[in-house]
Amino acid sequence: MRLGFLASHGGSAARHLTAACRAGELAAMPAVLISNNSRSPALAWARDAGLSTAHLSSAGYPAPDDLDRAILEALTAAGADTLVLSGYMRELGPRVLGHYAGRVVNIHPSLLPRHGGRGMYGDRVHEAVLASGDDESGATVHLVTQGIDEGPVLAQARVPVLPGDTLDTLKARVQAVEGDLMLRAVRGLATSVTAT
Ligand SMILES: Nc1nc2c(c(=O)[nH]1)N[C@@H](CN(C=O)c1ccc(C(=O)N[C@@H](CCC(=O)O)C(=O)O)cc1)CN2
Ligand SMILES: NCC(=O)N[C@@H]1O[C@H](COP(=O)([O-])[O-])[C@@H](O)[C@H]1O
Repeated sequence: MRLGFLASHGGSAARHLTAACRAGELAAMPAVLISNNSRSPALAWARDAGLSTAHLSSAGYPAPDDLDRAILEALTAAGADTLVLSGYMRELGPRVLGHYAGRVVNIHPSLLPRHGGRGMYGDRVHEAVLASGDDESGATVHLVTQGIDEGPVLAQARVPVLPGDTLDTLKARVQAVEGDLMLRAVRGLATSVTAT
């Protein structure tokens, strides 16, 4: 299994999976990281980690179909067969989704279907959870389809929302479970590859 990562900021899931690959805990090879943000810490980390990288965004490709095609070319050129959205804040297009159908996973910092969809990303999600009065939150790994956060859920991890929680305390508690949740979900994909 060759992993392609898409990240807009830190790329924490990409880092966790790459460490697992290099520790022999995941039978996969991290191949490429693509970011829409030229200053993303994820790009700098991926370069230092020896992954091939690409900065591909609407700035360079204003037409969504051109950006979709450019992302697909970069992924296939790197030989990626499985995609991991690691805090990627843009909508993935039909060319990439068509080529990698059933092979694209995303992590979202809530218990989908609650607090998902367009406009729901990063801190906004935790703020919505706190405003809702929910007594639990968590993270969800799902297969990616065209509709934002609508794809089938592969795995979820639950955490309590505690009295007095702030954005930062809740975010830290959710992010603490994200890495291993993504690892568990990608391992499941790995076995489905070898089984076929
Ligand atoms: N085709 C799909 N693309 C993406 C999905 C998906 O399910 N299908 N998931 C998202 C990840 N995500 C939630 O997990 C998410 C990312 C971004 C947004 C959003 O509203 N973005 C804003 C732009 C924000 C920015 O540029 O900083 C927007 O599109 O207006 C919602 C949910 C990744 N792609
Ligand atoms: N809707 C997608 C979304 O909100 N993803 C969330 O953004 C953060 C990215 O952190 P990172 O940039 O440090 O990896 C992560 O918590 C991830 O769950």
